[in-house]
Amino acid sequence: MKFIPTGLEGSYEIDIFPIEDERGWFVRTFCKNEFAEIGHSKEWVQMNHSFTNNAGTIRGMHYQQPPFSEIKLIRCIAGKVFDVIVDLRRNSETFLKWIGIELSAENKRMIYIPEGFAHGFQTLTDDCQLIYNHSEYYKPGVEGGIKYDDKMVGIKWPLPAKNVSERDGNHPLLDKNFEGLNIYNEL
Ligand SMILES: Cc1cn([C@H]2C[C@H](O)[C@@H](COP(=O)(O)OP(=O)(O)O[C@H]3O[C@@H](C)C(=O)[C@@H](O)[C@H]3O)O2)c(=O)[nH]c1=O
Repeated sequence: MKFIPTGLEGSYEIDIFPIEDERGWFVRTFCKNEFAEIGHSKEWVQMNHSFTNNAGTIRGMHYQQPPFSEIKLIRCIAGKVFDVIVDLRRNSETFLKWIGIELSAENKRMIYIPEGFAHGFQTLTDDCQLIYNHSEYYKPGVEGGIKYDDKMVGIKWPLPAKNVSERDGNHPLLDKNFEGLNIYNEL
């Protein structure tokens, strides 16, 4: 496994290396010891799986409010997506900065998203499936969202936006009073 820092502190692209033989391949997708190298110590308490029909669809940008913030580890197992994270951590040097990476069944790349980030993606092909590991339980009442086209963030999506859910289309726009998420339990 190779952990590549994305430029937003604490987040990583992770490359995994399948071992091939005549039957196909085998690959490790998580190892407690290897993830300890990037400081990961939390337990995964939920795993989720999503399927998206059409290219261009955007899901996001989602997070859970502290103290229910979560770490996510995400992998694409069918199709190809443009995966985006936005740093919402108060006092972070990269506050409101975003990065996007391609995750696909072909490249097998994963993304590791620490607490305090919003996450979303746009499908680049039809029939995309993502697998998620979460370090926190799903709590509908503490969900937060930012709009995929929020100008204060300025995400450049590769395709015209399609099939945005009603909830995602109604996330409030950020304004200059948005202070970010207090992940570090400052006084
Ligand atoms: C996220 C989630 C949703 N649900 C339910 C709520 C709803 O009825 C249905 C679909 O939920 P959503 O519309 O929120 O699905 P979706 O928009 O795909 O939500 C996902 O988006 C991406 C970007 C993420 O980062 C994920 O963590 C998750 O928030 O599934 C759960 O039961 N458990 C969960 O963990």
